[in-house]
Amino acid sequence: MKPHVVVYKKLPEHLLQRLQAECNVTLFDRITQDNRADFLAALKTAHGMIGASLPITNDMLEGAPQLRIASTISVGVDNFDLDYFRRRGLMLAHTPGVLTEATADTIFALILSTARRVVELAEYVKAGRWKGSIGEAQFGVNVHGKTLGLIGMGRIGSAVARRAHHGFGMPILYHNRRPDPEAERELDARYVSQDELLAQADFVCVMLPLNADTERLIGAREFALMKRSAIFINASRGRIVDEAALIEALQDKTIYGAGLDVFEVEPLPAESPLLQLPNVVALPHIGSATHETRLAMAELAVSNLLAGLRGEPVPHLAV
Ligand SMILES: NC(=O)C1=CN([C@@H]2O[C@H](COP(=O)(O)OP(=O)(O)OC[C@H]3O[C@@H](n4cnc5c(N)ncnc54)[C@H](OP(=O)(O)O)[C@@H]3O)[C@@H](O)[C@H]2O)C=CC1
Ligand SMILES: O=CC(=O)O
Repeated sequence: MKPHVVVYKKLPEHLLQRLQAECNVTLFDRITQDNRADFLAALKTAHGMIGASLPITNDMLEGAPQLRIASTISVGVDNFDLDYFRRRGLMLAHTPGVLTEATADTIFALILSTARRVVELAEYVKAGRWKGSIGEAQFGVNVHGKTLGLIGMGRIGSAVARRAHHGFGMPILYHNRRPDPEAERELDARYVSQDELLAQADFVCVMLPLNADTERLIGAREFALMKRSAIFINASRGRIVDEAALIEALQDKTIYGAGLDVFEVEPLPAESPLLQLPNVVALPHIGSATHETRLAMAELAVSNLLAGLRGEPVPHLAV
């Protein structure tokens, strides 16, 4: 008998066909209040599930007694309780690597656009406010030659560091739980404590997974340690930062600016003070959002799922 798979995010047609060739598929383009009960009902007989952008609670999974594998179309696995997966002996697959370069591009776009005020000044032109030659009121700050501090020098952090080192002549400081000798050789990166990084970097970029150790890692104390000229970049997860403390640091000019792809609550509520601050560039969680990369992620997630259901080695297991 074919295994039953629940798809909870729209997949390209050819990938759906790949799944349907081996599985009975229940398809949801996305989960809303209107179809949530149908989604939970489908999980009751599911052997596999594939999707993204939806917190999958243990309660939901308790209602899926036959489940063997969940395949998320993301590298981050913070929508799942990993301990629960381990306890139940379930597999959790994810999509590292294929999104590294696109996400590093997005982070570099945040670095450049925040430092050079690209979004704010493009709006100034569109609003017809460019009436004469620009002056200091429109100046930004240099990116080339400035020090980049990476908290989280993993796949994506290293790809950002490569752009900074080879393309922009930026000295690199980094902090992980363990030093990374290869990054030090390849990028002349220097391993420092988190506090030293916060105090010395011109750009502080957080590229960590969200988990119990990293939740609210960056708060008022950490912003106070940064230079007043520092630009803070976060494209990992919003909950790694105390957002109220970030807003205060930006309003009080404790730091110069912030480039953000992720937020405590997404979509970012329209009343967020972040939207009122000219020194903030806010993006709608687009780190990996290119046609090519999203396709590669979906292909990898389908391969992970099918391997798990066939009992073959799964290319990328988080648990
Ligand atoms: N905005 C977006 O669209 C995207 C966001 N992301 C987010 O980015 C995250 C990182 O992805 P990726 O680079 O592939 O992951 P990696 O696992 O390759 O990198 C994570 C790095 O963080 C370090 N790290 C982990 N825990 C800690 C800690 N407590 N303190 C200090 N360093 C720590 C790890 O090093 P060590 O183990 O030595 O500590 C590792 O170098 C994802 O988990 C996801 O949440 C990813 C893609 C797109
Ligand atoms: O946020 C995106 C991811 O892949 O994780």
